[in-house]
Amino acid sequence: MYRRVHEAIIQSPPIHDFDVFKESKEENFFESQESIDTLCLHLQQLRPARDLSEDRRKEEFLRLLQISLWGNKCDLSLSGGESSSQKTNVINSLEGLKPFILIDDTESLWTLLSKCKKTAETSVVRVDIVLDNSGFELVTDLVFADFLLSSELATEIHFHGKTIPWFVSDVTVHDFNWTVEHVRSSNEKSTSACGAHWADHVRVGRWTYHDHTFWTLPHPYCAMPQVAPDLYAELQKACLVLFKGDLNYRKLMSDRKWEFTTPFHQALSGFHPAPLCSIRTLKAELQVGLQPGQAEQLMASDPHWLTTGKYGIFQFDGPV
Ligand SMILES: O=P(O)(O)OC[C@@]1(O)O[C@H](CO)[C@@H](O)[C@@H]1O
Repeated sequence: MYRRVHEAIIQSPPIHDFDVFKESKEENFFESQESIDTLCLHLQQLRPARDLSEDRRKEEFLRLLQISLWGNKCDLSLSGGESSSQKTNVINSLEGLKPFILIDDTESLWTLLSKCKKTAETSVVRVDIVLDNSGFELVTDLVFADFLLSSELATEIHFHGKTIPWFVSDVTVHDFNWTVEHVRSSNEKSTSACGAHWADHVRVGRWTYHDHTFWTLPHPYCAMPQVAPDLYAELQKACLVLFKGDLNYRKLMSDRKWEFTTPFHQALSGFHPAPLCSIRTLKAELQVGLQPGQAEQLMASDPHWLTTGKYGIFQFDGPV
């Protein structure tokens, strides 16, 4: 459907490069303004993050990861394009949301990144983030990406987005640049200071944005080495690849109806470009890597647990 919309638009000059979802993506950003300001203030208060104690650094790393997870609830394709912005203070909500994290491999991420820094052959520690939604979710990803640099857990962040408007709110290069620019030009001092840092990261190449047609093709990710070897080779350069959102999870799992207890590594069907982690709220009827009996328990207490976005996972695959 999204491809058909795109086809109709590109064949209709002079609106051939019009993004029909632009307005709703921007609305999601503006409606989340208060939460964005709160988040940016928090990030600013952490600077210089390299001076934080090890414990505090870890605490903030885990906190900002959780914010990025719950940011994935703000998805316009789930709400049929209706408003799905973030209006409450997400930082204060985190404790209450913890019981809804079904798989939490964040300790492995911390261990991996701490190790990468110590053992990197060059001084480069690269983290790739395969983005999902624009609006509030993208801001949570940028906040986390900024923290990775300022806390010196990583030295480069590579973002991956869509080449065409996709699943209503998915990030395109225009959305990425628009968001950095709007955060930078905010009237709120700490928000614009964050935006200035972000613009600088882009300018000097600490943040790089990539797009590739593979992300909007129907292939499961295990087909990437054959269909898009250049993209696979790019991901292989990372110390860690984060996949945001539900659709990425479906494609990682080849959209197959796996048993709920199937190991994540097995369901990736050979897709192992680098250590990777899915950060996703559940919106589609598939999930692997659960404990025996966990799915049955969830089903009994909440028959719609797989599709409402109420539950989330951090699911990691790779050596640590
Ligand atoms: O990837 P996201 O933004 O987290 O979710 C995308 C989504 O809303 O659209 C797909 C289409 O049904 C579903 O897998 C999922 O619910």
